[in-house]
Amino acid sequence: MTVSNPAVDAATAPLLVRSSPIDDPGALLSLLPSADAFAWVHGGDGLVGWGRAAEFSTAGSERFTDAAAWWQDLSAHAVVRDDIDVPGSGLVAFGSFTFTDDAEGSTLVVPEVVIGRRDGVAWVTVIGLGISSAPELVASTPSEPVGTTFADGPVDSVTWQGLVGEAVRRIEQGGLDKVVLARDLVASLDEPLDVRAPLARLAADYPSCWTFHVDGFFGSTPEMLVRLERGLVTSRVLAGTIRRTGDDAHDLALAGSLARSSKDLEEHEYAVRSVAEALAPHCTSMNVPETPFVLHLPNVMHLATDVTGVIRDDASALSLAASLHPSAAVGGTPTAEAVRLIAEIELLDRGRYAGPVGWIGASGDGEWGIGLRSAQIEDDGSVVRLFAGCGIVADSVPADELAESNAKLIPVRDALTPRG
Ligand SMILES: C=C(O[C@@H]1C=C(C(=O)O)C=C[C@H]1O)C(=O)O
Repeated sequence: MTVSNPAVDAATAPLLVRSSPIDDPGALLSLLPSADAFAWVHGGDGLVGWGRAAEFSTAGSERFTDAAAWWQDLSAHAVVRDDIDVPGSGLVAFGSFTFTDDAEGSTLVVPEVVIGRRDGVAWVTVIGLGISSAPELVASTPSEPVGTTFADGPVDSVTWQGLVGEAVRRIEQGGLDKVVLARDLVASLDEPLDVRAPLARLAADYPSCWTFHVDGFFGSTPEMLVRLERGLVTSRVLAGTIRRTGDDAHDLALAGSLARSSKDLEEHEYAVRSVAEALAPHCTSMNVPETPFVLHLPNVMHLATDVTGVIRDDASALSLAASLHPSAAVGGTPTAEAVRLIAEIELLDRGRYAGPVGWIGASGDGEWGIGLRSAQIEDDGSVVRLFAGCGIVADSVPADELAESNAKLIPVRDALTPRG
């Protein structure tokens, strides 16, 4: 199923796009209005947008190809005046894609206004069918979440540990090395969520992650599926996790044990290999470090590897994301067997969790993170579903995996908890 905005026929009614410099606007997220707000921020830089100048919704195995074709057509016809000329200025769309082929909800949205900041340069982009002037920027204070309570999703934590045990048995039987199993936690609020509140909290608490929001799907992901910037492709692969204890000296010792753990190194190796193999056909040269580093986040530490390459073809960031998804970090190894096992035993509708989320520009440059440490706002906004998953390998212990999934739920959980 594909639906594009009937108001925008790229050839007959091209989008008019104008990017101009602005004074530093302060915290990008504070500029967002309450409705139709989009975000992609990292360490204070990034993009926020609002309104809908054009959009494309899609589903199915061709969802990435369909979206890429729509985007190419729209950008080819757009009339762009860009006085900034950095990745993220000019015409951009925010997007989010489902994990599985059959789920509804994959989308690209071109906002009416985008505010960006990168390395000290700030700009506004105005997009529409006519020329409009740049809006006045007003910082607002979002409403804090009210009365949040958390409960297990349809699969409770005891049952989930049973599923982990079943995954270990399947791995022992042969046919696959690793499968990522996820679970959800349901937050109920007394009033519909103002998503700007958890976004601000996530961006403040996790500045090294990418804090995102697209159509009710939000979070703060540490994992960059693919960034394409002027011919250079980068992917940050994470796999192998340790929960932090809050005691820095102890955490440092744990980081050392993570870097030496053969279970985690093996799991990490699967994930790096799957990304390197998917990028190789598109690259002239690649750098795949042999040893991972330890990424320290407030809630967990991960083994991490930054894979880089020089692109040889005209692949866009979105088409690269399509070739990388689902990586071993969120599917497993081998991919096809792992995805089949997830569909068979996970009992979870992942929706857009663990799918690519990010933005794309007219040149094809863009950033697509993996939609982790994330949640989906449901109903009228007073129900929010939080997701977390763990890579299961032959020697995984169900109780440890449950504890790891709880640690991965902390960022969004804290962000939804009313401040005392
Ligand atoms: C699946 C998630 O995280 C992924 C799984 C990891 C692991 O199993 O060690 C680590 C980072 C992510 O690649 C999640 O956060 O939900």
